[in-house]
Amino acid sequence: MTASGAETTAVRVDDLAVEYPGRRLSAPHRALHGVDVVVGDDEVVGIVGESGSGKSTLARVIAGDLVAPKGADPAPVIVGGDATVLGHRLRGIRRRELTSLTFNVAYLPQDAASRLAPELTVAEVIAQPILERDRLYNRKALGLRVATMLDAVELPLAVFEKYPFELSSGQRQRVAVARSLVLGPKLWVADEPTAGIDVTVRGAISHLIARLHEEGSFAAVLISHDLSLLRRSTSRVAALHDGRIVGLGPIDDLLAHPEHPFLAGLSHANSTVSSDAG
Ligand SMILES: Nc1ncnc2c1ncn2[C@@H]1O[C@H](COP(=O)(O)OP(=O)(O)OP(=O)(O)O)[C@@H](O)[C@H]1O
Repeated sequence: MTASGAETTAVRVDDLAVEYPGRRLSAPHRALHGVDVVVGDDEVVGIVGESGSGKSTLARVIAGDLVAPKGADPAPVIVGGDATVLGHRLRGIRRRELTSLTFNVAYLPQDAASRLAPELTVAEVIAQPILERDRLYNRKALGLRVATMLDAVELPLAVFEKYPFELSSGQRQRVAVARSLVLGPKLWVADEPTAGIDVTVRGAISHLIARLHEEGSFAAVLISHDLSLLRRSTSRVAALHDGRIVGLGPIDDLLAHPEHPFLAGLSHANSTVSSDAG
């Protein structure tokens, strides 16, 4: 990062507090308290934390997922500090500006694999974000782009014409990853990208991240429990506990010198797995 910081920063989260509004009987719920994180415009930062620690909330905010569809659970609301993503300040952002931001930000929500449109083939699912923006997109170029994305997530071309229900859950997750990256985003926010993916093909995700880095400026925020993905793909990891950052640094430094009981537990679990494997 330069001294001024701004032009090389994909994400700047500054003293961020986030709340879910209350509904009839429930009071508002504060999910994040005074969170600070910076992601350089060519950096991949991981997020770890126990269930309920606020990981998905932070991912939703950074991805600009701030408007809930009708009937859905409420969207997170920034009530303190701010998050600046690709130069857009998110606190109080207007819908139109949010739309232009989300053009360059790809978001892979936790349940993306189970939300693939059941009536579309795999090829149509992956092409959907392109066709939503440009109905007349050149079909040959589209086919090539879809094939490239399938190859990138190590799925055979034979799945092109299959429907999501015909795939395993790990294959569906890889389709969801391919779909989320098809527009070539500047920032990828991925909530458990290797969830359900067989250990033998999980490496595909870190290879893909490495390739996107080589192709140009690419930043990512990866929520993951997958220590091998965090080791291979992230330069730093933020650990969340109860909506607060309790550790920030390279994953192996956090595990070697855990400064919070959550990290000590993770470090212990990791050493147990490593010695079992050895
Ligand atoms: N739409 C919502 N409305 C109200 N509260 C919510 C909503 N979504 C999440 N929460 C609450 O906010 C807190 C943080 O949730 P969040 O999903 O961000 O945690 P998480 O670390 O991602 O958990 P997990 O690993 O289980 O996905 C939790 O107490 C959760 O119950």
